[in-house]
Amino acid sequence: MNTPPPEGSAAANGHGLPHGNGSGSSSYLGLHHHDDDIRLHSPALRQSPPLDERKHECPEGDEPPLALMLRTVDFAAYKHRCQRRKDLDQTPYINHPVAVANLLSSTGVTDIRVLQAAVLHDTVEDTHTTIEEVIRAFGPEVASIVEECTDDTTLTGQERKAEQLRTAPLKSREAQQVKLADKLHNLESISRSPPVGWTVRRIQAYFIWAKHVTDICGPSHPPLAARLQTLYETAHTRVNGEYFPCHPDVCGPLTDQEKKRVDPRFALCQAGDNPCPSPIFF
Ligand SMILES: Nc1nc2c(ncn2[C@@H]2O[C@H](COP(=O)(O)OP(=O)(O)O)[C@@H](OP(=O)(O)OP(=O)(O)O)[C@H]2O)c(=O)[nH]1
Repeated sequence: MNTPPPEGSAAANGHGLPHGNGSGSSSYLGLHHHDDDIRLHSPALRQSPPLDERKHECPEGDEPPLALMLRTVDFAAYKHRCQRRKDLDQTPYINHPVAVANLLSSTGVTDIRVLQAAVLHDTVEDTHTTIEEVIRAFGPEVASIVEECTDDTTLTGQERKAEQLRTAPLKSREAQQVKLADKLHNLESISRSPPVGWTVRRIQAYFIWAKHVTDICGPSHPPLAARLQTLYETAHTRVNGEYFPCHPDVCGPLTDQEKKRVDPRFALCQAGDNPCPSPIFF
């Protein structure tokens, strides 16, 4: 089994260097900005615990829902603190789980355990967080949903994709809801600002696979299933100045509205130009 990188490090997102998932990706843009990034390249240091480990325990007595939610966000923000998304802006990783929770909440999900699990859904897969830690901090129900949303990182990327398809119908309604929102946010961000280095073919392969997964999970939360269907039927991406349908089989023709939806910085670029404003870490 691979040893995960330091908690919160850029590559600890499971899509960088060390998980051996066969994705072939390397460090972000070949740049190393953080202490944690530098630590990654030393196997000994890779195994050392974070220097400023915090304890996240459940407080005594009743905790108001708002306080519980903020504590959950704080926990996830700490765990993902040094990670970045794979887009050109290297968006802070925590933006993704927060957006996933917001997609659920804004489409009518009120079960706080689902919203907490959405915020926490990548902590075990992509950082040193353990399920036991999530149980201690947030209880077994939230931890169980998080566990259902956690891929086995000892598998290759392709195996993980096959496993997600196989297990999607077996998951609880709550975990399926988180999956729907997770995929919706990934797909929206891929179409607007694809991960660095992704080709049109890779974007389309991701859309085709994600549709299989979300078609299975759709009945768990119809409002998000409808949003996903619209995305599959309309989403385009712009690569090297040209628009391409993200889902090659179900996508309709490119519309002016869709052109505007794609990141306007990219839409204004000519082939080969860098977007403006420049990505912050470029
Ligand atoms: N769209 C997008 N995805 C990003 C970005 N940064 C990191 N990711 C993560 O990359 C994964 C999608 O790429 P894959 O091709 O599936 O992953 P891989 O690089 O590990 O093979 C998602 O992982 P996941 O959450 O485990 O989801 P999934 O692949 O299981 O759906 C997603 O969260 C980004 O900027 N945009």
